Amino acid sequence: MSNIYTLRAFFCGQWSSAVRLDGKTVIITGANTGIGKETAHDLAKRGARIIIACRDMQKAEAAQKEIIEESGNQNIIIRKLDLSDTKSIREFAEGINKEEKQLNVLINNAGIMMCPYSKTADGFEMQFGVNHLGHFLLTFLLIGLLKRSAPSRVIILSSMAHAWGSIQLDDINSERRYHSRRAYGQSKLANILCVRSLAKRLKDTGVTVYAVHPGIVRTELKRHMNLGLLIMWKIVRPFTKTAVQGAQTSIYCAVEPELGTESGAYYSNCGIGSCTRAARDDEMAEKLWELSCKMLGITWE
Ligand SMILES: NC(=O)C1=CN([C@@H]2O[C@H](COP(=O)(O)OP(=O)(O)OC[C@H]3O[C@@H](n4cnc5c(N)ncnc54)[C@H](OP(=O)(O)O)[C@@H]3O)[C@@H](O)[C@H]2O)C=CC1
Ligand SMILES: CC1=C(/C=C/C(C)=C/C=C/C(C)=C/C=O)C(C)(C)CCC1
Repeated sequence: MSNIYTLRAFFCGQWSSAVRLDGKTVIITGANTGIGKETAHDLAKRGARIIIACRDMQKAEAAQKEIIEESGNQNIIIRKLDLSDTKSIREFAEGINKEEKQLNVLINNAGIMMCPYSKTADGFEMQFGVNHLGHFLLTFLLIGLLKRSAPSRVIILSSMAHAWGSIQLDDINSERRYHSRRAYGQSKLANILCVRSLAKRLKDTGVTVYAVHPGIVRTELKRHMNLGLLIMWKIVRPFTKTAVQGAQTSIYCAVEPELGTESGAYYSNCGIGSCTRAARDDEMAEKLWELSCKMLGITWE
């Protein structure tokens, strides 16, 4: 079944729109490279104030310089954010809440795939910790600002790889058994379930939420891929997307006016995408929400 979703992901969509974002503020996590950098680049050309949230300030500076030079937009800010450490997430959000008057688009883009087993500073399995829990906490800490800036949007990068895993409520940190591809799948499934729960909670607030599969994209993400998948990657490489193509669905969800009233769905190729049944399981979405709050020690009804 999961291969059907994999194959769908190869059909490439292109999107173009002249929508401007002058006077709007956008935060993009992991925007120093890959899909995030191309998303930042495009939104910068539309006039937005862009906050690049990265763990490596040297890489962030290089991306900032490149985006300013190529877009002509001077309003490109860099801020330190390490999603594998809740202290860093809290410090980042505190700075944003203090300095920024508004936040119109939050793009939870940063991600890590199929790394060897490791844990975040707070003891969470790395892929679940960074890809889901880190962004969950970040969104929680910025939700007040997003609501005050409504209409505003939250975009969460998921993947067709959500079909590779399931939510292991009794071993969420893969302590008993770790399989790097399944753990990545679990984190990306968590991203879609989180979008569904978040959309419900944000109903009538003017904050809308979108899950995105960007396509199979030639970026640094594959750095930890095992040999088997790397061979597959070589075979399918001619059909993969460039980072610019991979950024299109994130850009579409950030700016398309028609999406302003839609919330909670999964997008790919600049339109509604197909996700697995597990990704539409609202009962599991609620259980995951509760568990995420408990793990992070937060109360978010
Ligand atoms: N490429 C693909 O085929 C697909 C990608 N996606 C998703 O798209 C998103 C972007 O991926 P892509 O551009 O391909 O990947 P890249 O590896 O090129 O970029 C990932 C970004 O995330 C950052 N990052 C990783 N860990 C952390 C952390 N602990 N704190 C802060 N930032 C972190 C990286 O920082 P640094 O440079 O410092 O490592 C980098 O900026 C991810 O969420 C990924 O899961 C989904 C489907 C397919
Ligand atoms: C084409 C194809 C495959 C290759 C898939 C690849 C290479 C996926 C990469 C996904 C990424 C990078 C997801 C990120 O979130 C399979 C499943 C082996 C078998 C079915 C046909």
